Amino acid sequence: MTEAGERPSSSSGGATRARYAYLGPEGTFTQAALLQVTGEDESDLVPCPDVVTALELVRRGEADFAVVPIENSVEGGVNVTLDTLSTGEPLVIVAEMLVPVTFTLCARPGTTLDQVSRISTHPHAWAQCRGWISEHLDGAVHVPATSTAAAAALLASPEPNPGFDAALCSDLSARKYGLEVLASGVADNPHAVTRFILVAGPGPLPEPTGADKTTLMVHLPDNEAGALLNMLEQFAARGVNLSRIESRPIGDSLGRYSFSIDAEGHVSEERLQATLMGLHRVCPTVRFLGSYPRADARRPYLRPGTFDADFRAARAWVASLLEPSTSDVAALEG
Ligand SMILES: O=C(O)C(=O)Cc1ccccc1
Repeated sequence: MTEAGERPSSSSGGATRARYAYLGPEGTFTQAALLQVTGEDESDLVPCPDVVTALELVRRGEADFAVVPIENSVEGGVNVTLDTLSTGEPLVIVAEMLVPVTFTLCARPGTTLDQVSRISTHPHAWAQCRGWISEHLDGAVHVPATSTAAAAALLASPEPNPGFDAALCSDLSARKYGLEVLASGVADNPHAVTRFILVAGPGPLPEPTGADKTTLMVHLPDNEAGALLNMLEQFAARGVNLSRIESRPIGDSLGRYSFSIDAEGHVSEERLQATLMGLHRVCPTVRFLGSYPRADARRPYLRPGTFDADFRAARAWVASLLEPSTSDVAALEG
């Protein structure tokens, strides 16, 4: 681990090892994302049955990090991740990882394609294969699983009636669980990418790289015309571009929504700080969910007047107005 490795890690058998909870079991796309973080390093990998369990292990201090999916290029946000981060004890995102995702349709050895009418997989995987299914297995029904690998593992288990005939999972899972491949490279969009996040408890933030994202969750004031516009103006006025914005129901009554937002930039940068102060003034709730390097390392375009130096110069000018020197009349003009 790099930056995030400066956070607490577990001790096991004398060696210091970080504990990573992830959406399991072994063979999930989430595990592939996790391996981008740990590489060959010695770490304790803790497969969890669902996203909430993985995040709660970090909240309880039983894991140092969790890796969970947050966004898919086809299906959009992963609601359970957005909602679990938005409420409860604070957690922060310290890294993001991108994994290209295509699927393998696999079954118990001896099964043929025409015997498949019930397919188990994660709902996001099903959504990414709907077109392929209707073309090749029209009428096949979806049996939801907590993950692609969970479907594969159940199919490979001695369970006489798993309740489905085939699983859509990673190629790795199909091989790992000894299933027969009926079709590979299954995906309606061959360029689909899923974004995963590395989540930790409150602690030091990753250093800014110049190509960072900041994730926030905000509530708008109730019954206020233009409240959404007012919130968005906080970003626009400081030249902060958004790479994702989604509304999620708050849950306590109809018509109340929170906004989950990824903004380009790091909280250590002036334009992000000014934006956060603006949000704090106009929104009843603002939850900071982390500043971390972009996986694609793409630097934002900064329009003139929104560089750190511009904010500092502006602040110095205002300060000078409070203590004007009689010989410096020009300072009054900015
Ligand atoms: O189920 C998995 O393997 C996951 O990691 C979650 C997921 C499901 C579908 C697409 C990307 C990630």
